[in-house]
Amino acid sequence: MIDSRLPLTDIHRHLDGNIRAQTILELGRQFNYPLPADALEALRPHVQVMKNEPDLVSFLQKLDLGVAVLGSLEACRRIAYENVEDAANAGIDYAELRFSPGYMAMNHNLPVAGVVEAVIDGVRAGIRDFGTEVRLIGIMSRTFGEEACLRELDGLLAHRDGITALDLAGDELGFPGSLFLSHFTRARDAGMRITVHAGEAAGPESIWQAIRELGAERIGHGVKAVEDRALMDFLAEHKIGIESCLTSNIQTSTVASLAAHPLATFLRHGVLASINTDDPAVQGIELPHEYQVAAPQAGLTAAEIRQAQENGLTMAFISDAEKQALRDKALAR
Ligand SMILES: O=c1[nH]cnc2c1ncn2[C@@H]1O[C@H](CO)[C@@H](O)[C@H]1O
Ligand SMILES: [Zn+2]
Repeated sequence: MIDSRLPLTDIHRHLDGNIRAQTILELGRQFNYPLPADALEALRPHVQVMKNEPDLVSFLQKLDLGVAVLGSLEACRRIAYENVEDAANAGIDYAELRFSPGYMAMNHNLPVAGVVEAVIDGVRAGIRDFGTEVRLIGIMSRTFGEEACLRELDGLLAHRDGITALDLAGDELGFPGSLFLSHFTRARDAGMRITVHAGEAAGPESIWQAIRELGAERIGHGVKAVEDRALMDFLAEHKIGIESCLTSNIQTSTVASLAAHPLATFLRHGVLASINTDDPAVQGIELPHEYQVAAPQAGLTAAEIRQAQENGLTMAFISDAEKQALRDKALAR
């Protein structure tokens, strides 16, 4: 169901939500971090969703151990590098990897700008070794409030050249987008592209806010848009892309079942929506599963799955020439 003649993209993929369990184990030993288990299979339920979580915040706790073991900048570099290898192994031609440098820095008091630099460096080495094309999206973790997000933004702007876009993620209900107006103004003034997690835990008003007040060009998840006809029309008309993450939305109990997922409705309404993973290691899935298993269960036809694959490239934060180069590469294989 993946069209190999088209580039395969994953434009919503958290680098710090995709730390290998084996690596967590090794880093835990290296930095003497007390993990709840010292063997891979025993550790897994602590770092991977085993059954659907009751809400977004419970789901997000599954990411905490992965970043807790990041005891040095070299560890950050390592997980960034491994993320590119994972993307290549999943058959991804182009990935936008997103990460929250403050969240990664938090447990061991690492310098936030240093984390940004280490991630850029690790990804660069990964691109060289594995061939997948990658851009980076900086995340501000709203869960820790406005001040912490300001420090993340400062760290990201210190390495502006290596960061393509800015995102806001974490606890959407507890920390609405209206708290972050000045952050996004600064990012836009610096020429960053903007995508925002919205309409996942909160309703359509959160999506409107992200577009109108934060300048979002794309929306992460956006599932609640189906509740607002005017918003659906607006998304289609203004080509605001929806980064859908099917399995993630089930595991966070945002959507009751794949059959009830709005992705097919988005596509039939002419909304630019694509298929992505979110936090693959935490979820225990990879992109081919989303295309081959989740998307059909969400009611997408083969043609709609192909359209979603096209949309991923259309939505990518790269130039038309770079998109064409990816197309040519896919056609030549
Ligand atoms: O599905 C999601 N929705 C909202 N926030 C998320 C999701 N997955 C991860 N993060 C958040 O992104 C940052 C790490 O990249 C963390 O703030 C984590 O909580
Ligand atoms: Zn996400």
